[in-house]
Amino acid sequence: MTAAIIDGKAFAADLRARIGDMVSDFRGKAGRPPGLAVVLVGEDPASSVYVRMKGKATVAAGMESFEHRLSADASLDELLHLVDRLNADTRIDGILVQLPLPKHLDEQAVIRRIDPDKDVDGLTPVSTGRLALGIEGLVPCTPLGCLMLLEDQLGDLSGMDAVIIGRSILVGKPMAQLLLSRNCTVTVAHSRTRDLSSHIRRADIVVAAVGRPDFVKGEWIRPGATVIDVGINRTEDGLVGDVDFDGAASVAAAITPVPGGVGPMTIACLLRNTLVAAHRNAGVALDMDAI
Ligand SMILES: Nc1nc2c(c(=O)[nH]1)N[C@@H](CN(C=O)c1ccc(C(=O)N[C@@H](CCC(=O)O)C(=O)O)cc1)CN2
Repeated sequence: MTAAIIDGKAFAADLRARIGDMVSDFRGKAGRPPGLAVVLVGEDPASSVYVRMKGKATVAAGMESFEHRLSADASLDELLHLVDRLNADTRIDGILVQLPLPKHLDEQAVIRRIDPDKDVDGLTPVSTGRLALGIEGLVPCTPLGCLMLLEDQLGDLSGMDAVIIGRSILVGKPMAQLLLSRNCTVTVAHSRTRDLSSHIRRADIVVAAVGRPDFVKGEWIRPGATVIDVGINRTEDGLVGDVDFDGAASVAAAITPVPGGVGPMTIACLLRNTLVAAHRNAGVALDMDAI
């Protein structure tokens, strides 16, 4: 069997076009564009690329982009002050602090400072709590993008066995909540999991978010499974995911490629969250089914 390739790039382009139309409508009603502020601390090359991509996508969607760069040795106080200013700025609907932060900065302290109404990354305790309780709110962008691709591919996910490899706050944990909300039976595997391959062999859905190139072997995948590869690893051979793509594609029913799979969905979902936050912050009604 040769797997269908899930084209995240095309899906994201379609979503971004729909968001662009809804931004025009919002501007007409609110008299201003939605605004997104992205904060980058330091000069990590990959983070700089992502921040640039986010700025370009924000402007292309008709939103206002605010970019703030702090030096790698910025203090926690300096960063918290900046977040306070962005929280108070009425032109800004969404605040995103690019992760990872330099080691000396307490990531959780920074995330906790973001106004939950502007938490387009879905990482504050309020957003996390809403997701766990099944209350509508802002959901982390990468897992939301993965869920959209899965539902587009498989329809109703009820009763399916899902294995997520990785338990980060950005992907693994929120992904587990989202799949639970769709009535999947969810296993979250991590670095201490014993006999990982036996868990993966049972899965209808595999979400790999480990950050290690070609970590998930093709022979671990159950025939007919759907594989979502969240990994973006820069190697001598270029960008590769966490899954041995050729091996997995020979048994799976469908698989996301790297690049062109989950990555583009992360940015499209960031625009989606910013649009949702802008409607809420401006008191303008939004048809959630349209996005
Ligand atoms: N505050 C946050 N930090 C980080 C997040 C996040 O959601 N919020 N996610 C990742 C990185 N990320 C966005 O920040 C991101 C990763 C990858 C892509 C993407 O489009 N990738 C392309 C390849 C692009 C390339 O050449 O590098 C693809 O996979 O096709 C977008 C966003 C960590 N930090």
